[in-house]
Amino acid sequence: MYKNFLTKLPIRVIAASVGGLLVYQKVGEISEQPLSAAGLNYSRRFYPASSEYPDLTRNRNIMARNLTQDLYARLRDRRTPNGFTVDNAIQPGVDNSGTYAFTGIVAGDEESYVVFRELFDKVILEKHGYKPDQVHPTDLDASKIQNAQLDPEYVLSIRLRVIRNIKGYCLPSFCTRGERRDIENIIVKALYSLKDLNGTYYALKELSQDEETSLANKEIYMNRPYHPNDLSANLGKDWPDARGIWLNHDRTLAAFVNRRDHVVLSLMDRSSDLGASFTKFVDFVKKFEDQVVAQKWKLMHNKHLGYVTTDPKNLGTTLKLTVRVNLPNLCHDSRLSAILKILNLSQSFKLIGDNFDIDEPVDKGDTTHSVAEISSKITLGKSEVEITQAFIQSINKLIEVEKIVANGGQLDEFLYPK
Ligand SMILES: Nc1ncnc2c1ncn2[C@@H]1O[C@H](COP(=O)(O)OP(=O)(O)OP(=O)(O)O)[C@@H](O)[C@H]1O
Repeated sequence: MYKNFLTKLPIRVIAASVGGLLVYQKVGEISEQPLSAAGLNYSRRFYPASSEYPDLTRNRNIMARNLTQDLYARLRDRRTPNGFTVDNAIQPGVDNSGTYAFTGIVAGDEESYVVFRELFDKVILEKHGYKPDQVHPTDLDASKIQNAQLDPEYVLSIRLRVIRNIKGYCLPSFCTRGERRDIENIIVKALYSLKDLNGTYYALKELSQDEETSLANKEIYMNRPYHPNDLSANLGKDWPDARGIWLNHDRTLAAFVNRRDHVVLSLMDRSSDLGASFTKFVDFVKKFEDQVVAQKWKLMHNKHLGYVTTDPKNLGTTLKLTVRVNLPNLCHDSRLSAILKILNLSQSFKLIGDNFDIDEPVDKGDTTHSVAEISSKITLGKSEVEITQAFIQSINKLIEVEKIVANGGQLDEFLYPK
């Protein structure tokens, strides 16, 4: 009825903020105005929130466990200045049940975390144990990290990565083609300014078959998003336009442009010296940031959330530390997930050559893998230095546990402390 009433008006005023503009459309005319420039379907407005509330009864992810019909009703008609809605934000967790650890929500721009704060705060609290009034510390002083030489008999390689997004642009889940191309230009210009790193940028759409194979063989390829969570977050839009990989001369440093975030910076070292890797990586990140700022751009960062990211799981430091570690016994031990939980390491580990997820039991009979890829879990509420120091302790403890199991020892005390 409400809809009929509106369509009888000679001029329908679509007063919602579409990029802050008022858009007018004469009834009966097909307007050339960008009525849904923000990708909004205005029919939605004629239905009450109860009719639009998603069916989340079978969804296990964090967003689904925290969204209520009342909360949805409060947030539904809000938009960020760019036009991002709560429906855009929750789509990954509506379409996909996901694991208990899956956030199920994405930000379309920096303002999403403010406009939909009520929901994001709940997800952040559950994912990170981080409260709405907390302040996130930043500390990249590598000299503070102690005992960073890991056991080379066990630790085969190290990967560090952080995420950076450029203030003022939408995030990849919501940006336009033009924005995405601008972002690529800013990032590539910043990377080419780092002359001593002597890097090369490979735009995905220009890669030859040989280059593609060579990168893929070295596990530094950026795959087209295929995971349903990523597709529901619109991360595959326009692929491979304005996406690419930058690599320094020895391919230890990399930048992945416009995948889930504007840029992922990474270091991969066949080394067990986490101190040296951290120092080299921080130097790279700082120099990159300086070059972005030199172009008069800022990074998305604030005191509460630290560095702002598309998926709230990466907020804060955005730092993920990963080691490939030789665990010939634990790799085939069904207690590995529980051990990683106790050590505050990510329970989603990878056995080289195969993927194992938190929900999948380790196949005890499979003896083909002896190396596991183990990552840090925390990104928010602790500084880079604190997270790295805790990771060192956890990996050392993990190696101790591996030795105990190798010698036929018992883990009862470790698994069930009194
Ligand atoms: N220490 C390591 N040594 C060698 N390769 C590694 C190491 N850590 C990770 N990798 C490889 O690097 C690639 C990227 O790792 P990963 O999937 O964890 O990326 P990511 O950017 O952190 O992704 P996400 O944001 O989903 O966690 C994978 O192919 C992974 O196997």
